[in-house]
Amino acid sequence: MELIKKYFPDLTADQLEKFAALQELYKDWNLKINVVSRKDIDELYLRHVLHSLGIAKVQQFNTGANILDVGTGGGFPGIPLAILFPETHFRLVDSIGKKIKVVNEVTEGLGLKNVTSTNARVEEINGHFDFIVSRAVAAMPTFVHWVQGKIAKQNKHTLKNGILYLKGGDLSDELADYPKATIYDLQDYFEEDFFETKKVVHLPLKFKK
Ligand SMILES: C[S@@+](CC[C@H](N)C(=O)[O-])C[C@H]1O[C@@H](n2cnc3c(N)ncnc32)[C@H](O)[C@@H]1O
Repeated sequence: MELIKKYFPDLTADQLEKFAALQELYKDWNLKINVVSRKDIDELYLRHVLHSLGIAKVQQFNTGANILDVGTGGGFPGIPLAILFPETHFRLVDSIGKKIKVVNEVTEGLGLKNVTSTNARVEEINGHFDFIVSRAVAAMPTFVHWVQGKIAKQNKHTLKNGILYLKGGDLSDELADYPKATIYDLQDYFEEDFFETKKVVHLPLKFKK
């Protein structure tokens, strides 16, 4: 929790309360439905919460923006981002029903009003979103194929609509077909060297109907 305060010093009392509540909620739910690996649950703030918030160091989400979190699992990166941006709407999608159950329980436990969830494959989701966020779901070409028709036209809420994907490893092959991709390194924002998945890939996509 101290890590969150260190890198996000302007949180309100309500946001601090919600971030603090995550520990117990995930500890309890993870015993029933495994959404975070056992070794990671003790490092929830480092490996999951702060990691998810790395996206916010690259891109701020404005009031009224609409974000889709694809393959959210137990709610990452969507839930930490939803606490940080309470005026932005987040739709969290996963193809596994019991993971969405955890998302719903945590969201309800926190009293988060800006999150909805859907148990479906992302290919079945209709609608357009200002940004699509994700972590550890699929290789970029597959991912782009799934979501490219779901990016909203640029509007007053957003200037750089597209995908924001937390990724690790050597990305050169995966991103060879995407010359407009920008790769941000989380180590430029956080001094701890703790992430296996160190990069945020921003891929601007044109509105497609
Ligand atoms: C490795 S987990 C990552 C979960 C979460 N994003 C995280 O970083 O903790 C990948 C998740 O993507 C989901 N998934 C894979 N393909 C999907 C698809 N086409 N549509 C929706 N969810 C999908 C899986 O069910 C799984 O929960």
